Amino acid sequence: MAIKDSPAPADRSEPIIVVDSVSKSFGPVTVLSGVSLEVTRGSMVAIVGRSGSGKSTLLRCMNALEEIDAGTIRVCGHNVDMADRATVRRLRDDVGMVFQSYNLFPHLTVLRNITLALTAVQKKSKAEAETVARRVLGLVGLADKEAAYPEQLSGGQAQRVAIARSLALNPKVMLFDEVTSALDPELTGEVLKVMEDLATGGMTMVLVTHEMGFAKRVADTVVFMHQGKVWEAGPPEKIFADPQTPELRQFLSSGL
Ligand SMILES: Nc1ncnc2c1ncn2[C@@H]1O[C@H](COP(=O)(O)OP(=O)(O)OP(=O)(O)O)[C@@H](O)[C@H]1O
Repeated sequence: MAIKDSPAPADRSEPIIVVDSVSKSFGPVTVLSGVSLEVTRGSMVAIVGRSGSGKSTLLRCMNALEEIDAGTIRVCGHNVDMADRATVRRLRDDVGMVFQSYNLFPHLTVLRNITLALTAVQKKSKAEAETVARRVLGLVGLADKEAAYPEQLSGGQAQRVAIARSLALNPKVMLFDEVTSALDPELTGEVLKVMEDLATGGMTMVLVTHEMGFAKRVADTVVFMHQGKVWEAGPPEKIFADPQTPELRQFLSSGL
């Protein structure tokens, strides 16, 4: 399957992520077992499933944060291989990842948290980096917080800064690992709104989430994982309205 690295002209039917027959164990515990899925350019894929079903591990494998034991993963044209440092560097340029914990530097302002990678890694000038940082802060609705320190932010604001920091590096794909799980319900909505705006803007996104309402409303494809396998996958209207397996039916009825 041919995967072009160039995003233009965008072909929404073209897979930008191809996971093929991936398996992974931690010691004697098999966590992923023959997982295959494709993510087309500009689409949002939501990975759902019970705790321990392998969702986060799969996402981490896509970003070379975990080694796979078998199968292949191609992301933005790169063969993901943790041992190949040059490829991992190129992968990091193309893929942004946001975690449940915001990982902001407490001693740096919001603006500086965002400009740091731009100046240190991308070698942009301070002025250039600040222009980019202000643009992405605007995108997440935090233009007025550039001088604040992380401790002065709510959890929702801190997570939006983390998303902005990732966006500043101009990724082709964004991976979100349970980014709202640590937030109070009233702060969850503002982060989901930012993610919805990104999806509407055409960003390719894969998210592990427990926010079923969001997955149902916004995702193009929902992947239900069970015991390390892709148990069912399809458009949300099919997954939520017409589950094919007792496992998915039970998961949906458990209120998760
Ligand atoms: N580094 C590790 N070492 C050993 N076992 C691990 C490691 N990371 C994950 N696991 C195990 O792999 C299994 C799958 O974990 P994973 O975090 O991928 O599940 P998940 O579906 O994302 O769950 P949750 O919704 O609770 O985050 C779990 O049994 C977990 O304990």
